Amino acid sequence: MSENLPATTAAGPIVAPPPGGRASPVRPRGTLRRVLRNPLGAISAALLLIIVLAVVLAPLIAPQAPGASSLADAFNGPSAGHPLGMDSAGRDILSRVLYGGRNTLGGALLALAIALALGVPSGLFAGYCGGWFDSVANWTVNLVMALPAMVVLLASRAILGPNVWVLMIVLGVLVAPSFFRLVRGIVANVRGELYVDAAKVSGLSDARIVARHVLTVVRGPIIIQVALVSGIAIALQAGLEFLGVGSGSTATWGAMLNEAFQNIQRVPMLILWPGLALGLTNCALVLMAGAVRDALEEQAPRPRSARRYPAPAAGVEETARTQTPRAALLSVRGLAVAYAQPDGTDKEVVHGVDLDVHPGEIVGLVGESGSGKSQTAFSILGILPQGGRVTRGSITVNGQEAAGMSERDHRALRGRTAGYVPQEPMSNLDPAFTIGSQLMEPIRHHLGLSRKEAAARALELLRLVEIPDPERTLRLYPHEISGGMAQRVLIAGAMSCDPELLIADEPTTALDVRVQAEVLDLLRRLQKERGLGVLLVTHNLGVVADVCDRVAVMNSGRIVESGTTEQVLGQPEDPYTRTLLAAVLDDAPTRAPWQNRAARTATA
Ligand SMILES: Nc1ncnc2c1ncn2[C@@H]1O[C@H](COP(=O)(O)OP(=O)(O)OP(=O)(O)O)[C@@H](O)[C@H]1O
Repeated sequence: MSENLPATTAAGPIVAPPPGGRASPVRPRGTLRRVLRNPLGAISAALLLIIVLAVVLAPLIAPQAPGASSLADAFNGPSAGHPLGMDSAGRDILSRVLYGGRNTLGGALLALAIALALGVPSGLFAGYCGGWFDSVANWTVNLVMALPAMVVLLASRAILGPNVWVLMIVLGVLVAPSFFRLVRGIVANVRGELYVDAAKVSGLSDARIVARHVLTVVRGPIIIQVALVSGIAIALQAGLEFLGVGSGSTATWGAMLNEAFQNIQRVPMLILWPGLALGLTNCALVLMAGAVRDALEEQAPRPRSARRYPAPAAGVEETARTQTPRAALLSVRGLAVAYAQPDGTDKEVVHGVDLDVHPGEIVGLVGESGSGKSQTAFSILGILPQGGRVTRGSITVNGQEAAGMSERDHRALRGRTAGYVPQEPMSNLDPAFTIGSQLMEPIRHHLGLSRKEAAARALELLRLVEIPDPERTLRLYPHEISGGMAQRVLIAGAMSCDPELLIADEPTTALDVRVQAEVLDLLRRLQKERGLGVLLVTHNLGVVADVCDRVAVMNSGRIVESGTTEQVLGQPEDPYTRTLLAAVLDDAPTRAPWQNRAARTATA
């Protein structure tokens, strides 16, 4: 098992490549650190810091109040008391630049706050939930974006008065759609990621999933957008003041530009100071946006999933709740699943499936692609894709009827009674969080443990799935571990609340042959030691022969044959099972019934 661990060098662990990526040493973490390591990022951050400090500390460093004037000193050049000289009304230019910065930057900040408050939550909600809110929000955003901003601002001034702060609020509303579109687009993409489904399957609520997995993805682009929109807001505000649309009496960089322009023939230097302040601030913001983008791009690529199972289960239309006593841990009777078609009809994809899993046994659900295995498993877990629903039948998990269960009850069932091990281990781990953090989240949620207790439990789980050096693994990110380890982590996650039933959907498909055998051994050991019932969804008869006690063969949405593995694989009765067996090209003997590694070595 240790063979599939990533190698370690003095420079740090050599990481398993992300899908489609290549191995690389662990990079220092922290977007801020990466921004500051970039010379442009460091320069722009320093510049912004100086500007912000200067305007915030204006009352301490400005020689006089921004409105204090002495007409006798009008147009005076620089002097010891007034380093930048005086303007046309005999006011100190340095004081006006510093105080003007407060109003200009404060106004931009107000516009930005309004835009963020309107655009980000609505974009999150529309992207994650879709539906009518998404349609209405998109329609509204298109409408706002179609409005000519300058005309709206001029009209607002005429209606609401020449107050620069009110104009900034209007500007915030006009800019909000840019945040909405950005966030909505990203969230709609992330919603389909397997690690988001995995979080759902682990029983986390939508609010927790958004706060944890979705916000972390959108925060980078939002930071970049904030830098760009700040620049635009500052420039627009200055433009309005320059045109004389602002309040006039308030010191702003735009108002200073206006005044300087009127006196450009007499003292051209007047235009330099507000122009420099505006230029430097905008330059720093643009450079900062570029540095943040570069820092984010430097991060490990986010693996994209091929399969998408986006939405939770729908209800039951007609559930035959036959109350026959059953000892099985999982008992499925007459299960039918259908998808709504655009023409209003239903397309049935699973037609009356019967299936039992008893405690302490592994049941293989086998069949070729499209035979309905995953639909059956998803129905049990209550995670059928959008449009799919259980139309008939009953699903009893540990005596509890799961068909027609509310989403809330299904979440509790998934978290505590039934664990789920997906295929594609890498895609089911969020690249933004450490392994420890991802294991601890559902544990804390379901078991109400403290952070410390959850960390101890996570450690125990990693030991349970035989991950060497579990303390170190807890601190690693998904791109720093191999596919085999990632699958062990997912099995650990599925075991976190000590479930009685484990549903494993093609858990070894994405792994190489040696790691496949190790993962199957692990499942077999957990089943033996814990008396787990396991439903193993697979298309691989070798896997069935290797670990399953019983097997059900599925074809075109129906179970065509079921029985003990020996029976079904040894004397298949159904022609479809015989075809499946005949199609197994690899005629190498399968391993003997499960033995632990030591026993196998001893018998070898
Ligand atoms: N979202 C959907 N809308 C309509 N039909 C669907 C949808 N998802 C699956 N189906 C149909 O359900 C049937 C069974 O699919 P299912 O995913 O259960 O197959 P499977 O046996 O698990 O195959 P695989 O191993 O390739 O996943 C297929 O005919 C498929 O076309």
